[in-house]
Amino acid sequence: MSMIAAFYGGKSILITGATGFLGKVLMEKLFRTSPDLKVIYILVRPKAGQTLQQRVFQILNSKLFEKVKEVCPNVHEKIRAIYADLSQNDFAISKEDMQELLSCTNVIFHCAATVRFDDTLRHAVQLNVTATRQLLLMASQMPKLEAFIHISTAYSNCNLKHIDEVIYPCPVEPKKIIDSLEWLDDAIIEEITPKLIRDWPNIYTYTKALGEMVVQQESRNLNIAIIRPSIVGATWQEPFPGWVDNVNGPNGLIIAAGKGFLRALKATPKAVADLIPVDTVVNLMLAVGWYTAVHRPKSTLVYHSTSGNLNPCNWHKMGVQVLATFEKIPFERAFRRPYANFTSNNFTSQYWNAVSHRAPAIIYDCYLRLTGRKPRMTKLMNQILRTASMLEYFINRSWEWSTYNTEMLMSELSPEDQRVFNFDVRQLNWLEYIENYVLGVKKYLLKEDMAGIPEAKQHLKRLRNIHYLFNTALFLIVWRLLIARSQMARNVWFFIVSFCYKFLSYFRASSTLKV
Ligand SMILES: CCCCCCCCCCCCCCCCCC(=O)SCCNC(=O)CCNC(=O)[C@H](O)C(C)(C)COP(=O)(O)OP(=O)(O)OC[C@H]1O[C@@H](n2cnc3c(N)ncnc32)[C@H](O)[C@@H]1OP(=O)(O)O
Ligand SMILES: NC(=O)C1=CN([C@@H]2O[C@H](COP(=O)(O)OP(=O)(O)OC[C@H]3O[C@@H](n4cnc5c(N)ncnc54)[C@H](OP(=O)(O)O)[C@@H]3O)[C@@H](O)[C@H]2O)C=CC1
Repeated sequence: MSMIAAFYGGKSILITGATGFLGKVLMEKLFRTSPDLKVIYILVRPKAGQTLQQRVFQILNSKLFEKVKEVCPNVHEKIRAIYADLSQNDFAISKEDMQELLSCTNVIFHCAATVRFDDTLRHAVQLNVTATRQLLLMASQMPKLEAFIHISTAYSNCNLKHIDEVIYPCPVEPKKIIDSLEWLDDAIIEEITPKLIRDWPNIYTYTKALGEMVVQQESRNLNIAIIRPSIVGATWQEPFPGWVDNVNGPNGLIIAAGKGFLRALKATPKAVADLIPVDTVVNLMLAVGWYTAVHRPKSTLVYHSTSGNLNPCNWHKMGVQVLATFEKIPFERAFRRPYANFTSNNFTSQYWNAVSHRAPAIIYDCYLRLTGRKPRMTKLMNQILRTASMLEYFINRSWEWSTYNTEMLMSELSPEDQRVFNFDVRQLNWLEYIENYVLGVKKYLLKEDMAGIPEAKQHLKRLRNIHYLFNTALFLIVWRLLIARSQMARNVWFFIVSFCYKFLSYFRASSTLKV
């Protein structure tokens, strides 16, 4: 019997960010391994015209939850969606709901965050710092609370090269920032943001670092742990391989590459691609929840959920495998044949952007205009290049994350728990994982049917022929122009033509002799 699964039995669990990528996988695993849990409270806001109930219904009826419905048929009754907006005071939770949460919650998983790199400082602080403080305050009023698990990111200290499982102080006190944002206007905030975030690459990582400091300062007597995942990728094994549901991180770039939009990337091929499957992160979260509640460590422990030091893979290897998968399982209606040119050189990267990205987009838009349609490729290309440039920081550097606490926890688990809640990334086969990942992007994000693969392959062949034809035509045009203008080019041209002529004459003469 799994001790971890048994621990969550009969428990009331509060999850923030349950509608997000990590949150959904967390809920799925909880329901599947501990179907006798009492209730999962999720803090949800209405979104995109959907009510809370509609959002929950959609999640529970998705493919991700198919297995859960077999193990826990009354899953609908065990999930309680509570209206909440984490960017508001008291999260805008009703009095009754708040009372229920305060009196019943046993374990909290705090996943909600804004993960956009370009969010405003005000909004990012509100969500990643103030909301964390607010939740900790709530937690301190929960008599039955056994553990509070805060999800941060391995990049919260990406201004350092070697990162230990400790909370690092930030140059400015979170409280000072929260207070000053209350009276500063947006224009001033925008002006001081670069000075505040210093050597952090974006507002997201900076505010996640502030969030950790808040956890340390406001922990009171709570049993708290922090988990820092690196780049969270598709599921490795559970509930099935390759599940993804948004275009964040690598997903958007995989789509852009598979569709032939993005053919070069400013990336350091030898840099470590620190991807971690989402189910591995979730298994660690559940194990940490159990350990924190049962063993009650004296201080707040930080756990790194990273792959780089235990089972490293670099961007070159990843790129090669992604491309190999595109060959086997191509995406439909590609714009150009997929290709991945990784370069860390600024000049080469600019060159590829001009030649391989912007020029084809402009040519295609001209074609759309000429055929009476609305041009759209340049806009899309600009968006993809913007996204790629925002991720550049993370694909041109390597970090070392120590994993003592994570490894310690692994050794504390029973063999059964090590199997059911496996977070040992050393067992991950990258080639297999990446293939399933790309397949998952095709199936679950692009919603493409496997039956379309032969047609997609035909389309790629046509694109290859167009590519050859285009290059030959371009070569001939350039050459013709050169001949018209340069005596040297004319000499070379006549030399090649006469050489070919002599070669052909010799070949014909020798074959006549043989006859
Ligand atoms: C062979 C090649 C191999 C490739 C290898 C892969 C390399 C991977 C490198 C990955 C490095 C990742 C590093 C991340 C590290 C930090 C980890 C964390 O903690 S961070 C935690 C993780 N956090 C993150 O990863 C956040 C990073 N992302 C961001 O912050 C923002 O997306 C942005 C600022 C980059 C762009 O903002 P903006 O320009 O405003 O664009 P919006 O976002 O608003 O999207 C607008 C619309 O376009 C849609 N769409 C977008 N892309 C694609 C696509 N490719 N396709 C289709 N659609 C796409 C999108 O759905 C939306 O539609 P709708 O909803 O309107 O209908
Ligand atoms: N994905 C990654 O690569 C990594 C993620 N992390 C961390 O993991 C955690 C989860 O990330 P992930 O699942 O990928 O992110 P998602 O963007 O998929 O999910 C974010 C969640 O936060 C919720 N949320 C955002 N704003 C509010 C709000 N105002 N009120 C209520 N809920 C809100 C979202 O709700 P809604 O659906 O309504 O928008 C959603 O459920 C985050 O803390 C992130 O920092 C760490 C490292 C890497």
